[in-house]
Amino acid sequence: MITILSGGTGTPKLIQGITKTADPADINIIVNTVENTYISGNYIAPDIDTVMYTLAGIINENTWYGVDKDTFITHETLKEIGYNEILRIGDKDRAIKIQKTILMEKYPLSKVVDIQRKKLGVKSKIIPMSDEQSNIRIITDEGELSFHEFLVGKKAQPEVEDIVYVDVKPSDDVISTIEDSDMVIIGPSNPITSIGPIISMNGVKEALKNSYVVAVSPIIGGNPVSGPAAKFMNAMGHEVSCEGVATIYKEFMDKFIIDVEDTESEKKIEKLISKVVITNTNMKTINDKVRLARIILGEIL
Ligand SMILES: C[C@H](OP(=O)(O)OP(=O)(O)OC[C@H]1O[C@@H](n2cnc3c(=O)[nH]c(N)nc32)[C@H](O)[C@@H]1O)C(=O)O
Ligand SMILES: O=c1nc2n(C[C@H](O)[C@H](O)[C@H](O)CO)c3cc(O)ccc3cc-2c(=O)[nH]1
Ligand SMILES: [Mg+2]
Repeated sequence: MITILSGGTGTPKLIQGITKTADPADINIIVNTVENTYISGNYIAPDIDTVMYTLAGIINENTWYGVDKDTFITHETLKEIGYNEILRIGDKDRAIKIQKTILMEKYPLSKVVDIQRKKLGVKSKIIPMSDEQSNIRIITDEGELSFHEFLVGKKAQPEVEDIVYVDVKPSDDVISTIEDSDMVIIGPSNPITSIGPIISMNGVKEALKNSYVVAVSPIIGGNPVSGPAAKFMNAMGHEVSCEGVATIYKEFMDKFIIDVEDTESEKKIEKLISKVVITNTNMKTINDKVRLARIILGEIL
């Protein structure tokens, strides 16, 4: 059994490679929920929907959110009548979010996601990190912002001073799934706002210490491949490098996969954790993704 810790964008790319290498039914994905919020009356779970659509083969690979080839009639009509949704939500995407909102009146998020992933034919189990609502706040020189106000509203421009999120209880299956796994993969997602909230929950680091953990650096050559991870790592006092990522994960990571661009970091990182693997981690094509997945899973498949 393989368990993957995931945010949006980076890890879903790797998941595309992993599900072509291992049996999707043997894979569990624990997904970040701190960006979850309500927009236009619907419950939005961005990273969960990105993972679910990726596994269902319907993800928009240009944006890494929403359903491929979706229309935006409702979003555009709302704008025309004077209501600007902060996120550009497609019509098919909205239907899935509407159903999630309705089901959440009866069930916890974990059960709702399980119902939806089965409806989409997804064989892997998608586990929200928590069934409790935790909102992340980005403290900036322009005041306190939600994740989406910062990322989308302000295009990640403000200076980031701190990042705060309320600690939440892990959802029922998180700890046991990690402990029962042959390998836990920490995917190349934002170490602060995607992976950070998952590993900071009560009991997760202990469970990871008792598991075999392989992480992939989301930072290549001192920069994230995409998104605001650099500003967040700086704000939290971490060097923006694969070494900086290694210090965040070192207490439970058994193997660290870094990019060929960071070969000179190998010796320093080996002082922090036992095993470093150097390979191309910049996933542009499906072959890149399958190749990286094979390197990670090779020892257990
Ligand atoms: C908006 C989003 O960024 P953010 O919310 O900060 O982070 P996510 O966890 O959602 O994912 C972005 C994260 O993933 C890394 N990434 C992306 N593509 C690759 C890749 O091909 N290889 C690799 N090693 N890491 C990758 C990226 O550096 C970010 O840290 C967003 O960017 O869409
Ligand atoms: O940067 C954006 N992210 C959008 N996201 C992604 C998400 O809010 C963040 O980018 C996350 O960091 C992705 O991990 C969406 C996610 C959804 O589930 C549905 C719609 C959107 C729309 C946007 C958007 O317009 N801009
Ligand atoms: Mg994200």
